[in-house]
Amino acid sequence: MTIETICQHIVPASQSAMELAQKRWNSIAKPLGSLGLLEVEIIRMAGMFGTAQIPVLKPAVIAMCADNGVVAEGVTQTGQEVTAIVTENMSSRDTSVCRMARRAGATVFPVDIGVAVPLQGEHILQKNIRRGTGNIAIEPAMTRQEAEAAILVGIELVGDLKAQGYNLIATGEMGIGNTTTSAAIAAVLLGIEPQVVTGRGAGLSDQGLVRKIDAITRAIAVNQPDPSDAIDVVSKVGGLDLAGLAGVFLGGAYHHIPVLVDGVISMAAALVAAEICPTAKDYMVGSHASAEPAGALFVDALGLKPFLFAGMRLGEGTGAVAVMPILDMALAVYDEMSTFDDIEIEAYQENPQ
Ligand SMILES: Cc1cc2ncn([C@H]3O[C@H](COP(=O)(O)O)[C@@H](O)[C@H]3O)c2cc1C
Ligand SMILES: O=C(O)c1cccnc1
Repeated sequence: MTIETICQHIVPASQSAMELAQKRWNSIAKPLGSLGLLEVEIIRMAGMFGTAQIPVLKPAVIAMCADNGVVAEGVTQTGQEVTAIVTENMSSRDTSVCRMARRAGATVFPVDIGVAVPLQGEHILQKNIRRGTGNIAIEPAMTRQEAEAAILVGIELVGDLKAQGYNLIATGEMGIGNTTTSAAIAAVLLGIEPQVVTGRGAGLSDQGLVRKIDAITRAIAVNQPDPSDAIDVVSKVGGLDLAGLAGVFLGGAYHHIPVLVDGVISMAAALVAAEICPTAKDYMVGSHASAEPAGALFVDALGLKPFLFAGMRLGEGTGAVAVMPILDMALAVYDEMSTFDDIEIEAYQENPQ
């Protein structure tokens, strides 16, 4: 399948399932609408699944791992080798997201989509497209074909996980330098100056921040990405981690599976997916706001409603995993709670404000 045919088959979330889910919430013996965003997102998930009978959640984290050539510009606090180390640690289940996912009952799938060195690890999905991208400050990150291949990897992975019974996907990543590529995507797709969208990522000195903004400014000048063509943008100033995650968002929409958006890197990928196929937004669920400056801008552009404003800026999918227990608790009420009829309370005749 091509990206184009996948997109042609993406349909909006089911309106009738959402109406039934709204009715279900309204019948529960509690003040109307009192679980706020928890109700809103469960209704949206009913629309995604196409049924108000939401299945028991079987959550997975897809962590797209890749190296970014722009690290050569001194835009990160740690070296490129950290990408490989943390990706292998994801396989041995010893990273922040793995620890959190275990508590949330989610399985982490680390994917080598573009790490610079070959990796060992029984849980790593070997999907390497190229061993690290080009340095965007002087050349394109990758070819258009490579970006398309990465997007297709993401789409196919969602299909594989669906076949294994997974029905909720969190978008994670590991890639030193990927807050630089994410800020570049924000600058191009949102049409905002690099200095406004660029933050310190995993940590950066004042001088480092100046270098990062300069690298992004040069990346845009050298590569001239076309803002009306998101695949062009992600191939020129993005990365394989971002392209792979964009595919995960498209795959979720295609397969009717909700995809939890994480922080600024995941949001950059979500925006790429939304530019390729606007209906894919119907299948995105926000998690946290991210402390990076581009975070709030992406949230607005995507129309996300984050649950958490917690100053998080870790990546790996940690914010997305952090809302899984919230969704699970919302479902406990939605599925199991008595109704006004059950306990013989008369529902309000008028909306009591
Ligand atoms: C040890 C370590 C573990 C991480 N886990 C996630 N990130 C996060 O930081 C990276 C992006 O920040 P920047 O653009 O500044 O490199 C990504 O890998 C992201 O997932 C990490 C970063 C480090 C150093
Ligand atoms: O917002 C994020 O997800 C983020 C910020 C900094 C570093 N890694 C991830």
